[in-house]
Amino acid sequence: MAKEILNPLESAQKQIKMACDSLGLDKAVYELLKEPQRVIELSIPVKMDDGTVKVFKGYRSVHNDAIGPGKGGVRFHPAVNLDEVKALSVWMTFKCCVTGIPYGGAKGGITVDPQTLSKAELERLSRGYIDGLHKYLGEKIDVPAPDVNTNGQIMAWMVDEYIKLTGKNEIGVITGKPVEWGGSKGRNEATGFGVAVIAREFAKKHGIDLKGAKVAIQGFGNVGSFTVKNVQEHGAKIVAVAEWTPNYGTYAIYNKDGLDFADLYDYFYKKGNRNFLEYPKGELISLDDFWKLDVDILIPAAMENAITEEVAEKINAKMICEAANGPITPDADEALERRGIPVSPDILTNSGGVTVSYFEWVQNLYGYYWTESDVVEKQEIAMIDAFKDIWKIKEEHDVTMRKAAYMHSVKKVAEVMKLRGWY
Ligand SMILES: NC(=O)C1=CN([C@@H]2O[C@H](COP(=O)(O)OP(=O)(O)OC[C@H]3O[C@@H](n4cnc5c(N)ncnc54)[C@H](O)[C@@H]3O)[C@@H](O)[C@H]2O)C=CC1
Ligand SMILES: O=C(O)CCC(=O)C(=O)O
Repeated sequence: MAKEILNPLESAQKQIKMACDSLGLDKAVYELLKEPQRVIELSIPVKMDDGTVKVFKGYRSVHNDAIGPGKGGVRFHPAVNLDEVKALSVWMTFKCCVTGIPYGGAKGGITVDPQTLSKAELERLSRGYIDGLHKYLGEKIDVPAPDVNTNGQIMAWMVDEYIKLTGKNEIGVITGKPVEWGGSKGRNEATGFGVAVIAREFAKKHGIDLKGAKVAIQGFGNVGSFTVKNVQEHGAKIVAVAEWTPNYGTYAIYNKDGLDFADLYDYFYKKGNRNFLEYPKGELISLDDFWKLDVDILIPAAMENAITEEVAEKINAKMICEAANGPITPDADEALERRGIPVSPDILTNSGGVTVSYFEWVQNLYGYYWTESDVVEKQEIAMIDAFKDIWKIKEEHDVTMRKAAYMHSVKKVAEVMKLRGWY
């Protein structure tokens, strides 16, 4: 058997190549899109609480800014590396095209386990990232946001540092801020809200009603938890949640009668358990058993490469909605296609987060703020429109949803690069 591609940059390049070839585009388009336009590597010195100095590795990649400023989150995770950040920035370019928002793609990260830092060290690290990067950021240049292990507080420290260094009170330089300081209502929940909308539309196309559908979700972070909340509001039954905990590893909890969002959230976050190992209302099962569950919809909402070819062969779900970025490897994608398990791709499914980041940016630029119902209504319309666009291409060309999403967005970027005279 050929070795599986697990380098996310190689996966991303494979996806671009497939779209360029299907569209018969000029060779220069692939050459322009296969690598980011700009990558910045940082060494970030941080004074630790014990008086020592530790140096952290940081990255920011702007993949393509033909359509607009770079846009994409910043991840704090021990596995962050250059190729991962590059791949995540590629996916942002095409995600922004899918929803038609006027941005290019970017992504950043720091190689760190934030759990090992005190709050003061985390603040100094977040500010240090901006110290190294501020010259390359701006409301119309490159606009970061939260991703894995980052949140509104971290964005607020970063914006504060940016303002101190530049003297410019431009809070639209970063989105995902707390609502009390320039954040948009609805942003915190936006990715999960959007995943539920796409899951509902995708299920409908396959004759499944989200109301009453059995759903299993991997990851109970920002995206996973709010996906649970929103699919439950649509009437779905959450039968399993998979998580990862230091010193234990991966596991899942299962309840055939359904798990309840409010109870899960209270146990995990409000009571501060941060794991479900002793959760009283679910049976502890292995990750392997989680993948094999007989469910209607499986939603990976944790990290890349969760579903390898080996895992794909075990899956019994009727469909998969990718809430994480890059959770299915290319070989697994082929296996799922062969097995007739449809996949709603990440660049469509999880595009709700960046869509509401765009709304936040617009509100910051205007200095005029919307109600939560304005945000939610506009987001739902944007996501349904995006779904219809991609579904139409899928039907017209008889391709997978992923291929349709890439054909749609690579074509769009290629057209703008052509207009701008880049090839
Ligand atoms: N936060 C956002 O707005 C957006 C995030 N995403 C993507 O969604 C995914 C999740 O991001 P967030 O929820 O923001 O991160 P997060 O840091 O809030 O949550 C991630 C969760 O996944 C769990 N996890 C990690 N490895 C796991 C494993 N092997 N099995 C089960 N659980 C595991 C962690 O314990 C944590 O609870 C990432 O791929 C991210 O890039 C995509 C679009 C927007
Ligand atoms: O909200 C944003 O700008 C970016 C969110 C993000 O990083 C993602 O969609 O993967």
